Amino acid sequence: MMCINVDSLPINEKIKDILKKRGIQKLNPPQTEAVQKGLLDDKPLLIVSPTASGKTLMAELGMVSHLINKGGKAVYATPLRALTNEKYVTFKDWEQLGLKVAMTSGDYDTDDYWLKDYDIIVATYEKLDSLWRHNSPWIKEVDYFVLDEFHYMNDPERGPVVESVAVRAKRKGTILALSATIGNYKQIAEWLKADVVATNWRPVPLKEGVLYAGNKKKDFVVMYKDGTSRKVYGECPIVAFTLDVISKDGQVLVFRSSRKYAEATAVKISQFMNFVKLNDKKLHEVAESIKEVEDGGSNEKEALYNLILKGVAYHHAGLSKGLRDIIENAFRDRIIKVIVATPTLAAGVNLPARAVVIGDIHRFNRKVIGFTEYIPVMEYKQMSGRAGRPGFDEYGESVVVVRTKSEVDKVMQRYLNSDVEPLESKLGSESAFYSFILSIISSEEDVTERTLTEYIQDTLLPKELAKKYFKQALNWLLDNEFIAQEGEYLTLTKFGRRISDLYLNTFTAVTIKDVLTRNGKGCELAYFHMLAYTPDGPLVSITKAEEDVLLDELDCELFIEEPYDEYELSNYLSSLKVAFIMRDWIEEVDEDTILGRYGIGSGDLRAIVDTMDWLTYSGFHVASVLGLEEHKEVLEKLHMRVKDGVKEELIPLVKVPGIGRVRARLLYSHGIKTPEEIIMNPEKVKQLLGPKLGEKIVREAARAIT
Ligand SMILES: Nc1ncnc2c1ncn2[C@@H]1O[C@H](COP(=O)(O)OP(=O)(O)OP(=O)(O)O)[C@@H](O)[C@H]1O
Ligand SMILES: [Mg+2]
Repeated sequence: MMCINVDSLPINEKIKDILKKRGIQKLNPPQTEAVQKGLLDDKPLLIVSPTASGKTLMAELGMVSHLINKGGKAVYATPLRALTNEKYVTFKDWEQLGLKVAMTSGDYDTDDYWLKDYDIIVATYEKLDSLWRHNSPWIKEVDYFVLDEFHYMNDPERGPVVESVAVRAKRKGTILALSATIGNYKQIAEWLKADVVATNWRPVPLKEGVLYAGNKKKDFVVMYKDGTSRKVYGECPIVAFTLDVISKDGQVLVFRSSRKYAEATAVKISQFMNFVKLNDKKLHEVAESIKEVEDGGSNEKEALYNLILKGVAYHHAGLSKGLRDIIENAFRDRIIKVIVATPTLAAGVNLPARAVVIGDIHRFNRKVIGFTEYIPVMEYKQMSGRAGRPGFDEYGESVVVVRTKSEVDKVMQRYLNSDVEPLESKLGSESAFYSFILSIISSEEDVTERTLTEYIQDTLLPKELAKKYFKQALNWLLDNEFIAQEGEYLTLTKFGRRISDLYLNTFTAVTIKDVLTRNGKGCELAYFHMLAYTPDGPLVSITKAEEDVLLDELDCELFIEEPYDEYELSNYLSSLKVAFIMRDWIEEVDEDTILGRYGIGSGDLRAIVDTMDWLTYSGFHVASVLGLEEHKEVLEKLHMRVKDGVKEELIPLVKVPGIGRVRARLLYSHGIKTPEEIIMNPEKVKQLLGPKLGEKIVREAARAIT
């Protein structure tokens, strides 16, 4: 295909300069096709092209031409916060055109009024949904929507909001949907009323293979899709293949289905890295920086320190962001040679390598404990697609590890020679469907039953299922006082408006309302347990041993009785574990003790605290909108303590930015108990926190009290 030179594009010269500064002289085939299909003329498009095939640049060209030619605003929606940050940094370039770029995430209970002056806004799908619900004046100006990683529509948890955003975005402006893996892209393009660019073109060709044990003890065979094969030698298949690639100056991403497996495989590989040429000086620097990370646990840092000295690291959501950033950057800088990760990495961060090893094609099913299932083809393609770094490797190589030769053909057939699954609606669950209805009533004007029916017909839900659900949903929302009927119009009640603004799942809201109205004041554990046990509550894994012990440790009455159902009971107990973690956290138990006591990672603790920060805040607002004063007070205090994990007396101090639970306790134990006292004792503060930090804290304290 003839590729268009950047110079001959019908775009503003400044845009061309920015592209050239990035080293982009001409468009690649999918980008060329997208331009030919109207990318620069505001045409709605669905792009289905492999990893690293330049979809982000298409989005930038689409957004920038729209803004220059038509004004308005553009939102770039991504499914993960990690991706939001990465895209935001890329889009900063366009400020040279006078466009203003912002990113927003997290806090849902705001209409982000400050965004009214921005032109390009990077946000998660949830955040965009929440902004529509807040009817902020500026959101109506948004008329260009990039829907990135659109295959997330198939994700059971995140899928509903992706679909719900797509249904509304295509009515409000031009959409540009991007993905590497959509099976039924013709049907999806029709549904989105968009033209489609579907291609397998990749900047770096990919060789897909299967890795299995040869006929001698230490030799292993890589069998490729095209029937060719090659041998590797070593301790086990993963070590043999990984060392082979590294010895040719490549880097390797190894995917394992669980954190434990990932950590174990990283240790195993590290034992064979001795005779690989490594940049020891740089590795030492990276290992030292791991030690300095504030939000990491000491066991994690210890383990990673030793691995990184050998050029190896593991990576999963249990690690804090600080640790993950260092590992990702050291890999991008080609200092670390191997990362052993769980599949979450494949979905998120842009981290290519010469070779990818897929260690497991089974994974544990989240719902039925102990039950394993095959990973979807889509997940296989997302992982294998990471192989081949543009600009470094002339080809990428991905291998699936199987035990025996007999499995080779099955894996070839199921993964290497198969298309990805079709995208299907995930709105068919009650909580997703009810939330969808609520978000329409919250964000659109003059909503009648007919309006709602039109929106529902416009989803990918099978029509008859949608009709069945619709009646039931309306009655449920009316009975539970989320909405009211005024003539033919459906409006939010005060309670419904609050729930919608808080972005709470409707069943979370009903649980909080029922429990708080039925009970008098309870103990802290009871509130934490109630919140954790809702659909929005944080999930934490729990062992059989823990399940038996947890209930014995219970020293106060919970609001919710133990359920009979086996599966429900394990959820109930996992929420009780979250409650214990939270109580330790606000009692100022030190972080390492918490990580050790509950067997969680620093990233897990961060995620639990962030979610419980939002849920205690939401619980406080539900209690106040229901006029439950007693519960309101308890939840307000809990909320103030959760963010930083402090006892009540430290609440005034942690209000000062830069003062967390450790520094607050240090100041307090030296008699400095409020921001005012910080300002009155600057010397003592500098002595306690060090001159530079002390100076900053005194300034922040002065700002905090004005
Ligand atoms: N025409 C081009 N010429 C050279 N390099 C390009 C071109 N277009 C994009 N790139 C570079 O190639 C890389 C592709 O990254 P990009 O994020 O666009 O991939 P993607 O298609 O979004 O992949 P994923 O499916 O992982 O999201 C980027 O570093 C980008 O700068
Ligand atoms: Mg992308």
